[in-house]
Amino acid sequence: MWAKKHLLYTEATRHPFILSIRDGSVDLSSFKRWLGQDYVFVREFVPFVASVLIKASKKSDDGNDMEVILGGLASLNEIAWFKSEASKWDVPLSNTVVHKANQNYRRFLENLMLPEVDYAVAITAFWAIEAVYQESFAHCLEDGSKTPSELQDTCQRWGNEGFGEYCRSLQKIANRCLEKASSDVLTKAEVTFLRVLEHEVEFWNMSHGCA
Ligand SMILES: Cc1ncc(CNC=O)c(N)n1
Repeated sequence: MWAKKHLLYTEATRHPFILSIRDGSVDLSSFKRWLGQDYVFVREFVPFVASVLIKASKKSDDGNDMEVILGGLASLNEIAWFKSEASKWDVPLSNTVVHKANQNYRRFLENLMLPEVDYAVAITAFWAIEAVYQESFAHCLEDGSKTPSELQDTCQRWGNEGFGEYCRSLQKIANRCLEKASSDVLTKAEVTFLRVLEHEVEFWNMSHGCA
């Protein structure tokens, strides 16, 4: 299980699309395709985060959780960022055809929003979703990367130090919840974590346009 997790995590955070941004060889049509699809994804991600906030308000025994999650919601003011980024790249957002992988990921999020899903499971998924983007885009900003200057804004959005700090806060919350979780919930959280990684890999794969 650990080996599988490790492999999938690397696949999700070092995807060929990300590596192509990092080495500057990125195909701009792939980038635009990703941008349009991610906008659609984020519109569904906002209600998911709101559902995690509701779970935190009911279940959490630590007053700090709500602040961290609210911070995440506030940064999802991304909707506006997507709109300006899309106009910069001439990507029409209004009539984006929602790709299959995106639909599957959004359906997965919808299921995680159900009230019967444990807070520990939902917060683990939330952390994993954010961490994949943070690790991926931070990789494009490391010393020695040749990320094209016009893509720096995007990489900064998720790769910046503040976002990294926020992901570590989410991880702490998730770890605290999992330490107290029953073995049943723990298993569900593990499975959910792996599903997130699989969905993220499929999501990056979409950028090729042939999947
Ligand atoms: C597919 C996917 N996964 C994670 C993120 C990062 N979270 C919010 O922006 C994202 N934008 N898109």
